[in-house]
Amino acid sequence: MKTKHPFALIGDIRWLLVDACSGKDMSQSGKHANDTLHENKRERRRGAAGRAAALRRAPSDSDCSGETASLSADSGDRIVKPQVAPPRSGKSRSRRRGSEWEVLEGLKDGQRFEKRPDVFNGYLHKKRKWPLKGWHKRFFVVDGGILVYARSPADVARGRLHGSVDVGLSVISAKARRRRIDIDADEFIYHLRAKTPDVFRTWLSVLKAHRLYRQHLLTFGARESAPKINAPLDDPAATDTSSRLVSPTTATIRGPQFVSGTPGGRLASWIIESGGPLENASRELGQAQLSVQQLQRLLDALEMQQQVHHDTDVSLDGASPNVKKDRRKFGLRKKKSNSKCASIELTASHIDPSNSHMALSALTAPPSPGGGASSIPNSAASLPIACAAARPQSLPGAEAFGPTAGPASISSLTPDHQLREDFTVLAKDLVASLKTIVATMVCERSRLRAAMEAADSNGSAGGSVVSALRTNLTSALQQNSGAVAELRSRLSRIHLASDIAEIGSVGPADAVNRPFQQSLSYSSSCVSASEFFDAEEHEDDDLKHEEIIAADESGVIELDGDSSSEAGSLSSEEGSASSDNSEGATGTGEVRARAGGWSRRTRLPAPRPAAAAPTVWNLLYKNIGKDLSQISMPVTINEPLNMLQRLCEELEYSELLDAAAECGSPVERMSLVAAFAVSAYAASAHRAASKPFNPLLAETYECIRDDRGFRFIAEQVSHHPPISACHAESSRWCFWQEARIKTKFWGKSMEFQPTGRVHVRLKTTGDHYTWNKVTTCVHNLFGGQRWVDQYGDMHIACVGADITCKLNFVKASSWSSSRHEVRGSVSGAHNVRLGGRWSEGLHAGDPPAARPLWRPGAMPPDHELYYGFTRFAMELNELEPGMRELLPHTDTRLRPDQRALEEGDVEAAEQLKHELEQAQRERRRARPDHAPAWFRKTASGGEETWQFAGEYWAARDSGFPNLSAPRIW
Ligand SMILES: CC(C)CCC[C@@H](C)[C@H]1CC[C@H]2[C@@H]3CC=C4C[C@@H](O)CC[C@]4(C)[C@H]3CC[C@]12C
Repeated sequence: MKTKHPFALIGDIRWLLVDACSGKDMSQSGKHANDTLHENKRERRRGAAGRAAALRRAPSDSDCSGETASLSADSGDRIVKPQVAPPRSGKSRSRRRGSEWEVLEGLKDGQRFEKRPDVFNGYLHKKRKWPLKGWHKRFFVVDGGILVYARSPADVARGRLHGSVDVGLSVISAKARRRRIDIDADEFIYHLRAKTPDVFRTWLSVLKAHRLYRQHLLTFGARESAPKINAPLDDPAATDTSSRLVSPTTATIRGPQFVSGTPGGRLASWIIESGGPLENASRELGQAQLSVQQLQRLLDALEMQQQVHHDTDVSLDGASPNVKKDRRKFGLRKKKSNSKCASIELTASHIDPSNSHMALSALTAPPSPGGGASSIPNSAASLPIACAAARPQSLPGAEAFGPTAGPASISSLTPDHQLREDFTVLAKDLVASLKTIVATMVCERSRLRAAMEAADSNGSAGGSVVSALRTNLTSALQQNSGAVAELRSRLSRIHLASDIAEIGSVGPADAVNRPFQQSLSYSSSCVSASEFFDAEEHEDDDLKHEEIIAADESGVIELDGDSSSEAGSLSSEEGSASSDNSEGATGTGEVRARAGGWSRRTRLPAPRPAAAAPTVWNLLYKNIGKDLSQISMPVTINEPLNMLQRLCEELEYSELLDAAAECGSPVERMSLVAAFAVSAYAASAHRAASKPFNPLLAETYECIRDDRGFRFIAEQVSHHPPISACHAESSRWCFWQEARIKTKFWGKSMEFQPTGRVHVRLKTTGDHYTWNKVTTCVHNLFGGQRWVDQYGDMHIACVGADITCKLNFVKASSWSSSRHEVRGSVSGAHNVRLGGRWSEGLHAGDPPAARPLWRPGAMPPDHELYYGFTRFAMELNELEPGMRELLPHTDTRLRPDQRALEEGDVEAAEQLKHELEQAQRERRRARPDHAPAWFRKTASGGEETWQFAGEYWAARDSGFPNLSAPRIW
């Protein structure tokens, strides 16, 4: 089998995605697309040659051979002149459509890079963390393939690092013309810019060398210890905890090496495919273990707080000797902090080592070599303690928490109820992550079983290999389930020990019954790391440097939303919407019996196919050597819904609009509209694994929900760029929007930015609300477990009225408790604060007086196996009895490939999808000008929008007599 080195594939993946996602759909748009593609390929060959040449003159042989070559953006005279050819900066179209981004190549198959490049450092400008604009001058040091940065060399020396990244595992792209280097480390994307072309070239060559060296280390596992990530440079405590946690990326990389030495077959492919999920599961387990420890410590903190309360009532002198002893034992003292809250410090040396061992290692352990341990913003970060755990390397002023620094500051203590909330959040996260692990194991078990059966029935000579594998797997599964059981039992012990009544069992059933308030972490006392970063960067003293570089330097690939590419794994993604979508539950997901005894389905006809979602890696392995444009992307990365239906899905919580329409107070109305706007994002929490079908041009989708009192119609009005327009109405309101989605691909993550505004008009009051959409980002595209984040500012206006609402969807960081958080306020006659999480609910006002506005329904049982769909999502593609005759032939429900996928017939789905897309291409050639049937383009205020022409429903009543829309299937 011809293989290609995995690192070399990273560049290809970029290619693949750019091509595949560019909306050109390769063959889809005929000649133009083909031309671009060929140009791309030519460009790529040239680029590769250039890069190879550059590599031959790697910087380790160059002038930068001193102990530490130094570089300053300010003083040109200290610049070390590299002998490296500048990266191509031709004007031709390149892989990043129209720009000149060069993606650094990885280690090729068989290639080695043993010589450790010199440590290198210097200043670069780093784009400020979202949402702030501008650039900061930062001091970077790359050593052994790990790049770290801080504000100044002194800060680096003191270990006050702002961040670090494994350049071997990142996708690095560079643009010479702008002196830009972007490093996509999955969790973070660093946008860097060099002051001069020389500085740029030097850094690029240095990074290339360090990257290859690091990849060499990862591949050939050099004896020398892997560099630590996220650890202060001079941190003497070389904890080995990290080696236990395997990064998913590392795991992925192992795949092809194994395969190249093994005959193919399903078993081998299982081994490749399961690498990511299993490693992820084991990483999650490690994380879960930390969470359990943190729960324990939180519980301790709670207990201590009770004692503090006690002490305030009873003077210390009068306190029982035990209390005094305990307080001494914990080195407990009240301390004033900058924050509003008092803080309690625990002195590490006073903590009972048997209890604190894990937690302390949590405080000191760096994440896994691949940054894996931190690649998912995890529950572990929900707590003050967790923040402390993450701070040592990441936050200014955190050095005191360092492993050798003595006092491990545990938490800035917060009011009791906040600790309880934190406990609940963490416990819930823990349960969610355990469930994910179990789901992964279950899924992998069945896939392995299938693979083994196939191997057995082949009666292949590999019998002994198979049985060895079987034994290994069984023991791995046992170990893992043992660990899960252990974690569960520890968790339940913690629950028993805690007297936090409202937490109770954290199973889904309880989650349903849990009062709204408790499902939210209103105002964790823990300032999240992201807040911290932002605050810190705000006060930065080199503000004057900030705007030195134009702010529009995003350097992204702008793609149409027609991404029809890469694949996913089966693993369900993190996210914790609790609720009542589950069977038998009441409320939004209730089974609504219809006239005639028909009731809506509560389950899809078939679970997601087991062969679902080979990763892009695997896809590439199977197609190595082939022209990438020939690879057809499997339908298994799709979910059996399309974008039109996803727009309808945003009406899942339409009762919020009903309530707004009935509400007398403008501020309250705005709050309810805000809750509705946020609720549109809830579904995404469980849906990172697959993408919706791209609607064909002229495809329509209607949804009449008498039970919910609305009817909805959507149409695909443009194909290039893809635009879906929709309109819904009830007796109380109208809702309309169009989805035109800009996609930006960063290497390991993909951002989706819908443009255009959403509109709601309340018929009762005449209020017309409009708002923008925030960005959705799918992280970890190639790891086992993708996850979704949504961030940005949303402004809701009420046309002609003096009331607005601003909401900020907080960007997740693995160290913050602000995952999925939404904060904002309504400003009108009076102001109301809003807060919550897009996956958990929104509340108005400040706790404890906060009022719930919305909470998502519970996920149905086994939702992981059914694409992460809610009940409402499952119902969207259901063909009600008698409906077929009433629908126009363009309705999505009649689309055969999507239906086949829904029914689990992957082969048919694949074949049909291919045919439909082919037919669409032909139609496009024959009739390039297509006029949508139900929506008209209008220009309002210089902006083109698509307005519903209003004829659909009348036409439907008369059986669509004059439907001119083409037959699209
Ligand atoms: C399979 C892998 C590679 C990619 C998966 C991409 C999925 C998760 C992406 C592709 C397009 C995205 C959608 C684009 C637009 C919107 C509209 C917005 O109002 C809510 C989010 C929503 C609905 C996004 C959810 C996430 C989404 C469905």
